[in-house]
Amino acid sequence: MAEIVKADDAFDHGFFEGTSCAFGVFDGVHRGHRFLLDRARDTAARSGGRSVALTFDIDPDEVFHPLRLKKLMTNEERLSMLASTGVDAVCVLPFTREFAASSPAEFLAQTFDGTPPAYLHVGFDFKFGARACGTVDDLDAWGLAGGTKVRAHGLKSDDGAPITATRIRLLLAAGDIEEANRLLGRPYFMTGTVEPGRGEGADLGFRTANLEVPDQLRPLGDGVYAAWAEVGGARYKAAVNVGVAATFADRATATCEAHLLDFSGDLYGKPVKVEFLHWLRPMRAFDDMDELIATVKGNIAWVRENL
Ligand SMILES: Cc1cc2nc3c(=O)[nH]c(=O)nc-3n(C[C@H](O)[C@H](O)[C@H](O)COP(=O)(O)O)c2cc1C
Ligand SMILES: Nc1ncnc2c1ncn2[C@@H]1O[C@H](COP(=O)(O)OP(=O)(O)O)[C@@H](O)[C@H]1O
Repeated sequence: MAEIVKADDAFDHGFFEGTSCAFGVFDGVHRGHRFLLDRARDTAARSGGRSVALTFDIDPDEVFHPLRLKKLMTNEERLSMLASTGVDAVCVLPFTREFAASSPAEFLAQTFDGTPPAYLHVGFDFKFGARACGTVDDLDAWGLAGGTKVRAHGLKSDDGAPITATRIRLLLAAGDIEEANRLLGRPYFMTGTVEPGRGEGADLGFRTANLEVPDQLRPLGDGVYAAWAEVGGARYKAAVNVGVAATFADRATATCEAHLLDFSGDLYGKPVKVEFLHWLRPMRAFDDMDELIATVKGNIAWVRENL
């Protein structure tokens, strides 16, 4: 696991000496991101410096587009996943409105403060500084003047269309979990702490661990999915309802409900990670409780047999 270094007031910019940095927000840490990070690892290996994932503490969209935010993971998850990609360090820049308003030149001067890295890897469409007006051309000019080799990469693609977080979010919204997972290079997951629900699961014959995942962290479309649930270091097959249960929309608050197969016990207050693998059906409102029960039991049986 790489060290995670926060570029706060006490940060020594000498950290960047000889480094190969890959710069980005990296929401999702998808295959495109990993490709860029691997390029930084390549130049670090050749030049003898350290490889660094250079990123922000929050997603800039949290500041600029809070209403249409649909993040693939929390900031903590993003930083810890970046730390497990094989880079030597993750350097976390505090993102503030003030910092974002600085000109491209100020932005770079503040970020590196006199110690520019040996290599800086970005996507060819990378933008930075006030109103995102800094381009790769600006980076090239800055690199030439200060001794940084700037490498702008085409976005990774394996089917003609580049792998981007936006593309993955759209796939998730449509419930196309298999294709989203392929582009992510791992199963899409949601995390949360188990909250008490309405206590009806036991009566219906299937208990569900209820998570209240906020909208901004739920790009996955409403529906019923086959998943793996991880809790307390153990993994269970799970049948999962995403979205507020339509039948009980007036009283329910959970946005992700997981029935863990072959589990019994108390999960209240425990952190759960749900990895989604297959879409099973749309979520719907049932008039008849017996039909709801039979349908959910059918979904649970499918998960048991097919996962
Ligand atoms: C696999 C699965 C599928 C579900 N599908 C639906 C559904 O289509 N519509 C719905 O209203 N509720 C659905 N639910 C939610 C149940 O209605 C809910 O778990 C039940 O009301 C118990 O609620 P409680 O845990 O808050 O007591 C589903 C639950 C699971 C585990
Ligand atoms: N197989 C299981 N899957 C999910 N939760 C379970 C399971 N077995 C026991 N539980 C526990 O039961 C709780 C859900 O019970 P339930 O009757 O559905 O009530 P509620 O959803 O209102 O909390 C879970 O939060 C968990 O603590």
